[in-house]
Amino acid sequence: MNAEIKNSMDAKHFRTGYIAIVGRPNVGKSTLLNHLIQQKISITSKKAQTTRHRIHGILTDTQSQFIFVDTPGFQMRYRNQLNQIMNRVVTQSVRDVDAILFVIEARRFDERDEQVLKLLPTNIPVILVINKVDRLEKKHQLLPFMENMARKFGFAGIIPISAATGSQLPALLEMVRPYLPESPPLFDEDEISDRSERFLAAEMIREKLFRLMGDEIPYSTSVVIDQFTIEGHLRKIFACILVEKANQKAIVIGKQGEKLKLVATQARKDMEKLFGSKVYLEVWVKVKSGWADDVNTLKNLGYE
Ligand SMILES: Nc1nc2c(ncn2[C@@H]2O[C@H](COP(=O)(O)OP(=O)(O)OP(=O)(O)O)[C@@H](O)[C@H]2O)c(=O)[nH]1
Repeated sequence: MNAEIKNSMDAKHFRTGYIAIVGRPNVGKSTLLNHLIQQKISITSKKAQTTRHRIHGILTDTQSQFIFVDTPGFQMRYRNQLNQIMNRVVTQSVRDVDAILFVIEARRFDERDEQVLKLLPTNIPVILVINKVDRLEKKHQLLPFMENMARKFGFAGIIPISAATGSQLPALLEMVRPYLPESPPLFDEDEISDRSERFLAAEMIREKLFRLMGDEIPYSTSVVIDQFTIEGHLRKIFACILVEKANQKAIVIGKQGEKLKLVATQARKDMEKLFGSKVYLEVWVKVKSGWADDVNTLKNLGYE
């Protein structure tokens, strides 16, 4: 921890708290978290619903430590056991936080946003984050939209931002800061995530599946890390992609193994950047029929 932060940590008024980022799929929650903590931790993709786990991103400055909880979007499309568990994670993650960032898209508030809004507690400050304002052609349309939103809920604050460009993010942090309780930091400054490297490695592979596969495939896959060892500056990782059907296995592997090779190579490069070391990665594909409906398998995979 650097001296400046250490000094102000000793000061009385340091603040530390948990902040949940909620919102329907695709509003930009992961992009926001990544930009705030300046490091690729949460995964982003053009496809909706790529975030399945709670991920903590941590930002420490001279006065405060912001511990972010990224939550999965609400699943509307595939109503199986997995989706119910994901929705429970959302509800749980907003319960124990000091502030909530409710993310929506500029000038777009649909029934899915409404559904998320209904689940928000009234005893925790909720800041309405209107994202993607960089896309707005007519900026003057923003004000009536904000006024309209203010009538829907007792927001602690409303702020238009662009998670992609980073516009207004410092102002957003200033809006959140007063809601964090006075407390010394809970994590070391260098700790950008409380998730294990093992988990992050699986997320990197999952992100590549979302990026490189056709529409339906990623929703029926899961990634398990069979083995993760650190030998000096080398991380050796053996991972397994679980699919539901044999034909999906063939799609994931691709012609002469090309698709899988691409997934593995890109994931390995991301891991090397994130872990700051060389990575040896082997990825296998296995058929595990009906995994998305099997509660025991889900528990084994780490979904509570
Ligand atoms: N133009 C623009 N695009 C953005 C902005 N923020 C996010 N996006 C894009 O919106 C898409 C979804 O972003 P994500 O961060 O993956 O969204 P999410 O809310 O985490 O999505 P789920 O994981 O599905 O819940 C991506 O293609 C982003 O690049 C923004 O400020 N401006």
